[in-house]
Amino acid sequence: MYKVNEIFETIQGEGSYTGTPAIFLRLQGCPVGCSWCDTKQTWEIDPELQLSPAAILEKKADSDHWCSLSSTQVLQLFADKGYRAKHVVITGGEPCMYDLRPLCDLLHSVGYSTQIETSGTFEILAPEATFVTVSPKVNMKGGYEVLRTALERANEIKHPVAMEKHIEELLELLQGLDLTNTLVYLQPISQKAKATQLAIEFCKQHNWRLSVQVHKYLGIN
Ligand SMILES: C[S@@+](CC[C@H](N)C(=O)[O-])C[C@H]1O[C@@H](n2cnc3c(N)ncnc32)[C@H](O)[C@@H]1O
Ligand SMILES: Nc1nc2[nH]cc(C(=O)O)c2c(=O)[nH]1
Ligand code: SF4
Ligand SMILES: [Mg+2]
Repeated sequence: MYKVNEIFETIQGEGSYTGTPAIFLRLQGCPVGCSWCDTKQTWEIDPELQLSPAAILEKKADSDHWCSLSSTQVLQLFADKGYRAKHVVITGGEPCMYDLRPLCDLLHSVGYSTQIETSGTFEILAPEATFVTVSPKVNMKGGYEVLRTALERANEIKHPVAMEKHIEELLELLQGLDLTNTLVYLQPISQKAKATQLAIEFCKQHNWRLSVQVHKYLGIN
């Protein structure tokens, strides 16, 4: 069973799938505690805030309510909503707190592609066909024990930046990694002008890509 904070259909606004229609499945729970996190409502799993599967689809605003769903129920809810997107982004919270293999296998078997957004603090339990985005955080709670393996598995590394020390940290993390098949993105934190300038400058310097959170500029989910 997966604890789900929200399900919605939108356009992927980050990384190399930017612009792709996608169904977002936001899972509940994250112990990492980034001060600038834009989904703090997913951090705690409060048993008193459990909703029914039907209620989760009716959510209109961000809240820390969640519901418990099996892989089959997730698929059923996609059908109930009549979603047309064929790409599913599993995010959170920290989705790798969960074993994502049964869910991704089921989604693949009916023709969806899948993508995970993860901090790299938990072992990634997902099929090979799942596109993995790893977004490491400076001094993240939960530590770097499994991060190296996560970075090696990553299809893209999307590093949130606001200060020069974030770039230095990324350079350290990338040392010794074979990046032949890995895309590296800098993502300015919270659309800050200074962070964006910094990201542009260092993307040019290192031949990395820029990921701005397009959905925030558009004012959509
Ligand atoms: C909300 S997190 C959830 C998935 C996972 N916990 C993670 O951190 O990758 C999804 C993505 O949003 C990014 N993010 C979160 N808050 C942000 C902010 N204020 N500005 C820019 N990116 C942010 C994260 O770095 C991550 O790439
Ligand atoms: N449109 C849109 N794209 C996104 N890409 C990653 C997101 C996330 O919260 O993980 C996100 C999100 O919340 N909305
Ligand atoms: S790891 Fe992801 S969900 Fe958790 S606090 Fe950091 S940005 Fe937010
Ligand atoms: Mg988001």
